[in-house]
Amino acid sequence: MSPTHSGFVALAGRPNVGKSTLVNAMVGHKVAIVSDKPQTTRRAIRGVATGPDWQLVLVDLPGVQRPRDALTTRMQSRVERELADSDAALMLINGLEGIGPGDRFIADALRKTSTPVIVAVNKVDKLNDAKLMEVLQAAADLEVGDDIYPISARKGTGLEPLLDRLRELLPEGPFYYDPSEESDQTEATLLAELIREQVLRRTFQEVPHAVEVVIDDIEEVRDDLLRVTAFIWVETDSQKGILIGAQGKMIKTIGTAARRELQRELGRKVHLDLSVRVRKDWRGDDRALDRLGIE
Ligand SMILES: Nc1nc2c(ncn2[C@@H]2O[C@H](COP(=O)(O)OP(=O)(O)OP(=O)(O)O)[C@@H](O)[C@H]2O)c(=O)[nH]1
Repeated sequence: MSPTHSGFVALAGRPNVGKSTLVNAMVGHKVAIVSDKPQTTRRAIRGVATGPDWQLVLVDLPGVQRPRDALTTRMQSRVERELADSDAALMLINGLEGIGPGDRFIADALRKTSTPVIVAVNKVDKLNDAKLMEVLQAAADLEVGDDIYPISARKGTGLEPLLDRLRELLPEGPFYYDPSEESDQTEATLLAELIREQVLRRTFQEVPHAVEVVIDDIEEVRDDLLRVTAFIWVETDSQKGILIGAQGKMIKTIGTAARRELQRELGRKVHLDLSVRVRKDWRGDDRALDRLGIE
C-alpha cells in the first residue's frame, strides 16, 4: 500500500468569495464537517476531504479576514503562526468583483510566509473571456503564490487541477480523521454537537454521559436570523435540575455559550430555544439510538 498524505490547508479570502461553497464542493459526499478542533481551539474546521490515500483538512485562516482593521504586528504574527501550522494556504478571489483592497491586504499577509500559497479565482462561470483574462492578470499582479486557478465552486469546474495541486503539497502522514466517520454528518447533528460541547464543559460525574442534544427545528426567520429549537435529553429529574440550575442560571449560561458557537458556525444570528427533557434510559432505547444515528 502506498503511504498516505494528509495536511491542513488554510483558506483565506474576503467574505462572500465562496469559501463555504468551495469546501462543500471539495468535500463532496466524502465529507464530514467536523466540529472538534484539533491542536488548537482557534481553528474552525470547514471540512475534511478524504481520498483513498490523502486527506485535506480545510481550515479558516483567521486574522486576514477583516481588511478594515489595521495590520498590527500582532495580527501578522497570528497569521504567521497559523500558516506555520498549515501545509498550504489557498487564497480565494471573487472573480465577479475583481481585486480590491481586501485582497491586497490578504496578499500582503500571505507573501510574508514560507508556506506555499495557491490562488484560485472563483465564480468564473459568470465571467466572459475578456473579463476572465483581466481578473487573472490582476490576480497575478498580486504576486502571491505561484499558481492561479480559475474555478467555479458552484458549478464544480476547475476543481480537479486545484485539488491535484493541493494534494501535491500534503506531507506524508496518517489521516487526522477516520475516513469511515465520513457518515455525512448533517447540519443538525453538527449543531447538536456544538450545543452538547457546551453542556459537557459545565457538567461533571455522571451527568455528561447522560446528556444528548437533539435539534427539533431550524427555521429561517429572516435572511440573517435563524431560530434553532433544541432539546437537551437527560435521564433523571435530578440531572434535569442540575442542568437548569438555581433560577435557571445554568441553562442560561449554556444557552448563551451555545448560541455563540452556532452563530460562528452558521455565520448568522441565531435565536436558540433550549429546553431540558427527561427521557428515562434513552441510552437503552433502540429507537432513540437509531434516531440519533448511534450504532
Ligand atoms: N456564480 C457563482 N457564485 C458563487 C460561486 N461560489 C460561490 N458563489 C456564491 O457566492 C455567495 C457566497 O458564497 P459562500 O460560499 O457562502 O461564501 P463564503 O466565502 O463561504 O462566505 P463566508 O462563509 O461568510 O466566509 C453565495 O451566494 C454563493 O452561492 C461560483 O463559483 N459562482
